[in-house]
Amino acid sequence: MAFFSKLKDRLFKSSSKLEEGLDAIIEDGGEEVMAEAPSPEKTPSTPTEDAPAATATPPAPEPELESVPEPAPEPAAQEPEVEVSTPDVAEETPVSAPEPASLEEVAPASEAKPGFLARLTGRSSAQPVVKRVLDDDMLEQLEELLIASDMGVDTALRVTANIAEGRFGKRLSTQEIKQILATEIARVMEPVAKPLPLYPTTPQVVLVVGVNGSGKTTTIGKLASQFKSAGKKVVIAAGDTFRAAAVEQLQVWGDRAGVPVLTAPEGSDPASLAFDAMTKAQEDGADLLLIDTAGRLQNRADLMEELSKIVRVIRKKDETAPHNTLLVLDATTGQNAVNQVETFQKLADVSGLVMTKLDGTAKGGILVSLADKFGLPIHAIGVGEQIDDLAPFDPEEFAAALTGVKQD
Ligand SMILES: Nc1nc2c(ncn2[C@@H]2O[C@H](COP(=O)(O)OP(=O)(O)OP(=O)(O)O)[C@@H](O)[C@H]2O)c(=O)[nH]1
Repeated sequence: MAFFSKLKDRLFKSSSKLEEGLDAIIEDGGEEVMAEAPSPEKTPSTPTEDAPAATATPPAPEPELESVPEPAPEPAAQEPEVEVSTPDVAEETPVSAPEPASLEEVAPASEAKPGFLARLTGRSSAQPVVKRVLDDDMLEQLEELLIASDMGVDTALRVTANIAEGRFGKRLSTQEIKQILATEIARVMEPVAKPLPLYPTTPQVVLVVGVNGSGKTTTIGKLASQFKSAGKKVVIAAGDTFRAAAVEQLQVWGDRAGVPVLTAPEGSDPASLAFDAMTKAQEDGADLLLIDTAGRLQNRADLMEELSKIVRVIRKKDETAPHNTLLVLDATTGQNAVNQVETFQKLADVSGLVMTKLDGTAKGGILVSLADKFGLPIHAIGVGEQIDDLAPFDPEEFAAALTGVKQD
């Protein structure tokens, strides 16, 4: 998948931090052993851990639809959209956590003695590989590294405990520890990787919340554009009426995506704008209404009142709305994102997360921490400022990119 290389490039800071840390841990206390150059590591690890890579090569490009959050196709008339509604998604998603390819299969093979031919000819194809015994010291260093990568203490402890299980006392190379870590991370994240569910109800109302600067406006613009390209009719409400700049920015995104943006004078009541937007979306037969909101956390009581007023008002038009409340989080804030989730869960009925700015941050581990701690669906991740820099969250790609596992 083309997105993997982009993600990997852009997660460079996170992966290089983890990668360098893992290299240092193995070097520290490891010793060189001879390993046959080409063969063993590839073969046994292929079935599970190289799986995404396998799919990466053969199929033709299909990037556009990749980045669209599960658009309902449109074969027949009205009904087919139901197939992406939450319950179905939820039932289909219980992806059984991938059984980690046991390291035991990998380790002994890569320590193979020189082959018969090599011994006969005196030419060895073996290459030295540094390996280190997985002991308490190494586990402690791993914990520290994961905590430093913003994975949070609890998650770091859990992940290292899983790594140790069945492997304690075994000798591991950097490649092996990276693969094991990637598998463990993907396992934590698998249950929360869910695209934004689409419901048969129209307009589907998506309330977008988050602190100022987290990337709400940009995310709304990207979502609007992607849904529009998938044939959906979208309306945007610029509900942060306190910031003229936010409204202008949303208008730019709306123009770019060809989606109408409803605005109101600066300082006016966001709930009244939301009501008007709901009316327009219903009149226009829109599929989706995306509502931007203010993100001022300085006065939580005000913000809470503002958000609940928006909800009260749109429920006059549709008592099941909002159908999704997306919390947009900025990855560069690291562990602070944990507090933001806790706060916004009190302010609004958060139904899913979008993590932005995963490009260029060394704090990518925060997403693992959030998945482990809250179990809220992660619908999408942002890896840049362009319209197509929002992609559905893929745990295996993310884990591989984060740990620096080579996928070819
Ligand atoms: N590198 C990068 N920048 C992003 C991403 N998402 C958003 N941004 C940038 O982050 C900045 C803030 O994004 P906004 O979308 O304005 O954030 P907001 O939450 O709407 O902020 P307010 O309008 O202040 O409430 C902008 O400069 C965006 O271009 C991303 O995934 N990667």
